[in-house]
Amino acid sequence: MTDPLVDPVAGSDELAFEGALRPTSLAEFVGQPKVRGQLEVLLRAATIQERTPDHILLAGPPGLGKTTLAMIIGAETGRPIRFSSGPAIQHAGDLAAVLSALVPGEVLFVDEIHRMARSAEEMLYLAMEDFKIDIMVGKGAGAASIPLELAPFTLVGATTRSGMLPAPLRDRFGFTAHLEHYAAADLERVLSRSARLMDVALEPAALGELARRSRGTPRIANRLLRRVRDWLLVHEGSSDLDGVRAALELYDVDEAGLDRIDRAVLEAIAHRFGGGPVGLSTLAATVGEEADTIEAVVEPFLVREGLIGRTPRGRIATPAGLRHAGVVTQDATLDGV
Ligand SMILES: Nc1ncnc2c1ncn2[C@@H]1O[C@H](COP(=O)(O)OP(=O)(O)OP(=O)(O)O)[C@@H](O)[C@H]1O
Repeated sequence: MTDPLVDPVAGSDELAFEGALRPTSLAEFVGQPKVRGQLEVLLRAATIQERTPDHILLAGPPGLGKTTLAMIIGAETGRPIRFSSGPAIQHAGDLAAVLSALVPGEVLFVDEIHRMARSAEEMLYLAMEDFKIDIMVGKGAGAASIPLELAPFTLVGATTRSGMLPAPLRDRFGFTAHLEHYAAADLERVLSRSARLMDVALEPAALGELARRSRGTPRIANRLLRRVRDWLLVHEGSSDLDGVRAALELYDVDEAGLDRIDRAVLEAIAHRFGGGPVGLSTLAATVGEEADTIEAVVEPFLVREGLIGRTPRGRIATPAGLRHAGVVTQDATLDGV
């Protein structure tokens, strides 16, 4: 498992805490200006015409605010919201139960929608398009399909893997919001808001340092903030910037936001494999991690930071990656770094 401190996926004990920090309106939602602007128009137009907003797909890596935005969509349009998730919908019947219970205008949030069963997906196509479904009763020759009218609803699907959604499902969303990792300045605003809500006073330099090390992800920023709050409580009277640095050092998060596993991967490529290329399974065996974890969590971050690259022959360390791993490269010598 990856280090829970920089895992963009929420731990089960974290959800209640996260709830308290969630922005409840588009105006309060920090960053993602493009998506905010797009949603604002879409929701306002639906309100003006007094109709249910189009179905919306929220796509992007974990921890960037998909659940938060779904709740905001409900709040901004004054509609109730019902929560479900792809893994909970394993049969068409599971979906029929959810859909038939919807009240008119309700927002149905389906998290991890790419993990829904195929049989349910087909039922969802008709539900999204015509607000009706066909329920099959009986088996074999006696089987019959009974049409059922549904209340008009807005489906808000969230996915970290939009490429895994079948095209017919993707096409039935009126709008897809692509969430991007946050710039450090936006994360600083997220942190400043969270610090205020948690009653932790942090100076701007400390907020900036935390933002820089939070991997562009509000969930990680809020989690690191909690660790810093603890550190400051225990070490009463310390400066906040020292607190940020000491707490993150204690929890193994380095200057660039890399944790123990990120560094192990980078160092294996740089030192054990001479900068690469090296295949994913060899890399996983070398650092003693699941290949899936490396591919889903570690690699995207290291690639985004320009520390490693993917080539058809395997993963390589970039000059910046080699430098971070302490390998002196020729261009590092030339730059005098
Ligand atoms: N733009 C934002 N402004 C302020 N806080 C945010 C923002 N986006 C996310 N957060 C905070 O980050 C945490 C994680 O957000 P959220 O649960 O919405 O992410 P998610 O994309 O749905 O993640 P997952 O895909 O793992 O469910 C929440 O505590 C939320 O308050």
